[in-house]
Amino acid sequence: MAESVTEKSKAEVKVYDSEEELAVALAKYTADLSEKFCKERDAFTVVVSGGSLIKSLRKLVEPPYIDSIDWSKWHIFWVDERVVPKDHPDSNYLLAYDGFLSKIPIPAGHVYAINDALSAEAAADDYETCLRHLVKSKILDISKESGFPKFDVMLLGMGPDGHIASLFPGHPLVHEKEKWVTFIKDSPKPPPNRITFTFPVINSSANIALAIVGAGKADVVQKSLGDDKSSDLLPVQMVSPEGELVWYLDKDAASKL
Ligand SMILES: O=C(O)[C@H](O)[C@@H](O)[C@H](O)[C@H](O)COP(=O)(O)O
Repeated sequence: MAESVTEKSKAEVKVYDSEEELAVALAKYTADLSEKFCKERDAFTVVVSGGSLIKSLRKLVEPPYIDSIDWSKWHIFWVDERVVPKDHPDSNYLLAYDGFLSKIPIPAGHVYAINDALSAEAAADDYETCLRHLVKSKILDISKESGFPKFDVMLLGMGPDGHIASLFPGHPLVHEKEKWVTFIKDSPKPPPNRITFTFPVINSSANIALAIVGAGKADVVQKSLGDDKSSDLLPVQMVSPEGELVWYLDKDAASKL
């Protein structure tokens, strides 16, 4: 059970005693949204990040959810991906496959990995083209407000510098307003070459959960959720979806709030 729940502007902040309890709550959150969207639109479009988030999704592939979720209606996307082969240790696809996708009966055609044979520029364009096709086929919703694709849920981590996806503090990409998917070749977090969704897409989401664990994130969590608005906004502070935003924190990450 969340130790505390607070409202920060449109965001809800839930703090858990441990990562284990956070993982249990994150699984319920995701399963509840899956039931809602599968009922409403016969599909569930899920965006995941890389990093420790995938580990925190582990309760989804255990009972009761492994049996109760209609995995055939899921469509999985990556909010960012390293431009490396899909079998490379740095691949977010490989991370998700090993930790999650290999354990669920999701149709292979519903897992949208990047084309790893392309350059960063071409892979970003190719991924955007894939999203545009899915909007046309109505698998992927479109925001009437923004005109950008509207994913049902984004499950995101945050870096210790406040980056989300591959959108880093002070990097011009945080201001990209036109593209759905873009690329970076100087990522401060290795490896350097990545593709990433842009903020217009991220902020058109119906739901976003930020799953943040560990004392190493406490300073940025405090800066992001505290009242200090003195300096430039961090990318994580620019996350403001059309729908609901929930911060899932363990006690260590929330220790400076
Ligand atoms: O490709 C990536 O590197 C991730 O998508 C990245 O955005 C990640 O979510 C954060 O860096 C947090 O990672 P940790 O949770 O492992 O700190």
